[in-house]
Amino acid sequence: MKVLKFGGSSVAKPERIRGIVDILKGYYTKGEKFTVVFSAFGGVTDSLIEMSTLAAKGDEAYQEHFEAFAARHTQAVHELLDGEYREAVLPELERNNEVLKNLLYGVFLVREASKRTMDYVLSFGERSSAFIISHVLRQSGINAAYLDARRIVKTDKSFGSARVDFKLTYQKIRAHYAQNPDVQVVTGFVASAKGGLTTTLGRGGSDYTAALIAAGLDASVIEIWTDVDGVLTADPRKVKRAFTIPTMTYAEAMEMSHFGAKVIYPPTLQPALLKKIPLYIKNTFNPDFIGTLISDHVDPEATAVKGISSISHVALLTLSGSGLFGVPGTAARLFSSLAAAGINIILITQGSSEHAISFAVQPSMANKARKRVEEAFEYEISMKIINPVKIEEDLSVVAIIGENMRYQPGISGRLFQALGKNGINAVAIAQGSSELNVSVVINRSDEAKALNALHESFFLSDTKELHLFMIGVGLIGSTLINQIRAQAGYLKETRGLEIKVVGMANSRKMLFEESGIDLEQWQDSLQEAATEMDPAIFIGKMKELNLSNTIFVDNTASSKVAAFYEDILDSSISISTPNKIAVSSGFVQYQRLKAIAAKRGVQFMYETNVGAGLPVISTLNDLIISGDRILRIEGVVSGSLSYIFNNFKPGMRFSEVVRKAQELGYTEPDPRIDLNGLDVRRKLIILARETGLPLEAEDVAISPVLPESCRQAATVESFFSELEAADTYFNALLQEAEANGKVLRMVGKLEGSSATIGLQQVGSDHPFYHLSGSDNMIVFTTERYKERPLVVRGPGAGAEVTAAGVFAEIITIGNYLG
Ligand SMILES: NC(=O)C1=CN([C@@H]2O[C@H](COP(=O)(O)OP(=O)(O)OC[C@H]3O[C@@H](n4cnc5c(N)ncnc54)[C@H](O)[C@@H]3O)[C@@H](O)[C@H]2O)C=CC1
Ligand SMILES: N[C@@H](CC=O)C(=O)O
Ligand code: NA
Repeated sequence: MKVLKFGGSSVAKPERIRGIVDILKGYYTKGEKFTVVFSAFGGVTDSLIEMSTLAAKGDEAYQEHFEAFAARHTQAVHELLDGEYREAVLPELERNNEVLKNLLYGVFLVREASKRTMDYVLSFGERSSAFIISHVLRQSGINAAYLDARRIVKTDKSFGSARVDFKLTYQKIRAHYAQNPDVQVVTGFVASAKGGLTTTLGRGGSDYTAALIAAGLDASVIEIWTDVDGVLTADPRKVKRAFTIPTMTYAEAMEMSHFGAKVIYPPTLQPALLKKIPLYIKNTFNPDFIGTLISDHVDPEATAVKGISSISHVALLTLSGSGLFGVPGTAARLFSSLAAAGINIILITQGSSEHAISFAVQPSMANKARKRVEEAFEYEISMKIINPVKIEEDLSVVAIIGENMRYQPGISGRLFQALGKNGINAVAIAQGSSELNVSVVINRSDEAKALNALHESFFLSDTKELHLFMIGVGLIGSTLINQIRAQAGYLKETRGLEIKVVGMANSRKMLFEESGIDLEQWQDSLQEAATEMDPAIFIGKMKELNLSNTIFVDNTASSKVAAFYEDILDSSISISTPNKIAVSSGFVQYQRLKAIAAKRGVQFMYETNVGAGLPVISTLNDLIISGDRILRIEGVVSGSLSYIFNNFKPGMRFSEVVRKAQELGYTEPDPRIDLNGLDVRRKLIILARETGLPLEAEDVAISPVLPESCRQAATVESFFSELEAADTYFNALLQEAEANGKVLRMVGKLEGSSATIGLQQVGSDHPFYHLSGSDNMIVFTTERYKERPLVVRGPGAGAEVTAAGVFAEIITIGNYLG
């Protein structure tokens, strides 16, 4: 015998009921023996409560609710039943409605709806639904009979949530089913006490009815039909990538439901669980899907963590002080004071120093709990050996749940790593020694991020979503977007990595799309975006969205954006940027950014600041951490200046070559930054600082390349006119070098604490002589690389190589976050 139960959402509309008939016909034609329990039509129980509450208040509006109730059921009959079946049901329904109407009128007259009356009122929901559906089944050819559960489920008179008399109930169930071979269509939730008084079974009542029948009949299986695909790994409203848990144990299901997985309410399934009757959770809207099987079988192959759950809102109270240490009975006093006040405790922690006990309660209970505890410890508090109770509000509990966590090391390590890397602070931690559940109290604003980070870490470790917030979509930014788009398929397939650009901005507009901006048409979307760009709002929004694996990318050359790095890193968000401003400004700021990143455990990456995509900073850091000593760094570190002097040949106009370098995307947004040596200076500063030298801009000696007139130009265009006027000057420089058999190179040099930048003539014996294109060449002379220095060479500017460098950092950060 199978026991099926369909919840309110499964019978909310006539077409859904037809779907159920199909499911049941399937069983019936296969000759399976089953009985089926129904809840009231979706929303009906609430409306019955509403109408009786109104009536009890003397509000005549209850009548409208009643009329709607009656009409809804009558209409269902008209839609679902014809001919003799309709004829059989309508009069019975009308009689019932008449009784309900009189009952409500009575409530209205006496202005009172006692629990006892309420149970009777509520019974009309299940009695109407099961009665109608039993006839729909008969009409479809199933030999079905309506069974009012008041005939078989016997309880005491605790109205509202009555206690079952199991012995009598099982007797009645067995006797009834022995006499009635038809498919019994049973009202869930309702029962009766001695004298035939109607009672109800409380929360999860229809599940309870199904469990009682299953236990009474020693059923082979229970199927709970609902509106989701079984029990999911996490709440799908908060974790989009949640999926169905195929099998779980009763204990796991209990834990999940305790944490609010609304699918089942296992405490009410206890009678069936005692008899170890396996249970399926199935979806009425997706009946072919297998759903979740709950049994007592622990699958040793199953994942350690089965599900992730949360209680969205709790308050944490802490009792602390030296007066707790080594005093037996303290915990007993604490918790009995709460018990006496009827306060339920959600979670408890006490460290072995016994200095403090923290416990979580529902926020609405926090003040009452504090009062009661302070009363209980009044003496100790007055003696100042115990502190007044501390309340922390706006917290959530997230928990990982699974039988296979037991004895398996590394699970909590993973839990805290996932939280830590996403900047989520653990306020309190609890793990029962059953190891079935590890609970962490966190800030409420981090709940969704924590659930997603944990879900990814435990269930999707081979797939990962990165959430990018990108300011600056000019040359480098747009190239980066193209690269991400082109590589998306490969990354997903081979690395399980999905990069979503959630926020995007240029200097005018900003755009946000939590599910990821469509990178096929980001230009149009950004252009059409309604929001004016404001970096503070952009960053505020990024923090507010609080997504797991958030990465900030700054592709501007703006100091306004760089000014937010501190705040961003402090919010536990990693940064990748080609913008050199932040790290090459004051040394103190450089140090502070590094320190905050280290404190928050996030990445701050800027490899593209020197030599674009070339591994310059990472090479330098590798040398340093492996114990080498840097003696000298010398290099051509400007891609644009390299290009310009590599291509500037006799007969050419210097200004034309500069324009070409700009067109090729080698120069800074303002090319004067390159030509006046500032860009090279930034790079030298950064390299020096990486070696530990607190170099400031004024410590760098620049021999200017540009004549004074060019340096003074107010705008980029006026600069170009001045540059044209200086063409002859540059020709003279070139000719002089040629005459010496040499070429011109802009060289930066760092030696000891001296840093210099200047245009040099280099001969064919010099490594810089043979550079071409936008090549950079950085020569590290170190203790270990003394005779033959270590050289990094290659294109040191340009959109593709720079964007690729940023792209690689994004993936590095992604790997770190996982
Ligand atoms: N071009 C190259 O080869 C290399 C460039 N870089 C660096 O890459 C960065 C970007 O360079 P490009 O793409 O060539 O510049 P670009 O001028 O083409 O693009 C800059 C972008 O930043 C936006 N922007 C500027 N100020 C802003 C603000 N306050 N708020 C919001 N958005 C703002 C602009 O609207 C534009 O979308 C610069 O910091 C540059 O130094 C680094 C290495 C190599
Ligand atoms: N403008 C820069 C770009 C790379 O940092 C350069 O010319 O090197
Ligand atoms: Na680099």
